Amino acid sequence: MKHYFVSAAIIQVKDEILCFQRGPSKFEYVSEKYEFPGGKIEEGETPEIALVREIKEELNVDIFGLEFFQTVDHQYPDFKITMHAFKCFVSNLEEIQLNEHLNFLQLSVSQLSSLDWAAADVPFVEKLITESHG
Ligand SMILES: Nc1nc2c([nH]c(=O)n2[C@@H]2O[C@H](COP(=O)(O)OP(=O)(O)OP(=O)(O)O)[C@@H](O)[C@H]2O)c(=O)[nH]1
Repeated sequence: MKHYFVSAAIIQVKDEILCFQRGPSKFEYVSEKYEFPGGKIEEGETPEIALVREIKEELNVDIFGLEFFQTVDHQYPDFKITMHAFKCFVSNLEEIQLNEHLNFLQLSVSQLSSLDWAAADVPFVEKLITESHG
């Protein structure tokens, strides 16, 4: 079974979070689900370097202020992922272009559970909600 190592960006805008909807996939359990943007870490890259590269490719913007948030291991029916999430900020919100995603929303933490998230992302959403109660 394939094992992907992935970095994902929890982009903060004031007190809100950017949530991105994936495009269609052959795997229905990730198809058109919400996620934190990012992608696979390539050989020789740190998770942070991979994330800056992926966000530039996917959204056409630079991220900064990366702060490690959490690592999740998740087993899907056809592959496994280890995903490192980082909180960060975006240089210029107005310049976001959706090169791969269908849609994005800027939501408060309390609104996050209204979306249909990829299963691997649920622990991130839960931790964000727990932290916001603290
Ligand atoms: N980027 C990202 N991928 C996620 C998340 N949650 C999640 O289950 N995944 C899964 O992790 C896998 C790798 O992500 P990806 O497809 O974005 O990576 P990539 O851009 O490098 O892919 P590529 O091979 O098409 O270039 C996908 O199967 C995706 O469904 C998430 O929050 N962000």
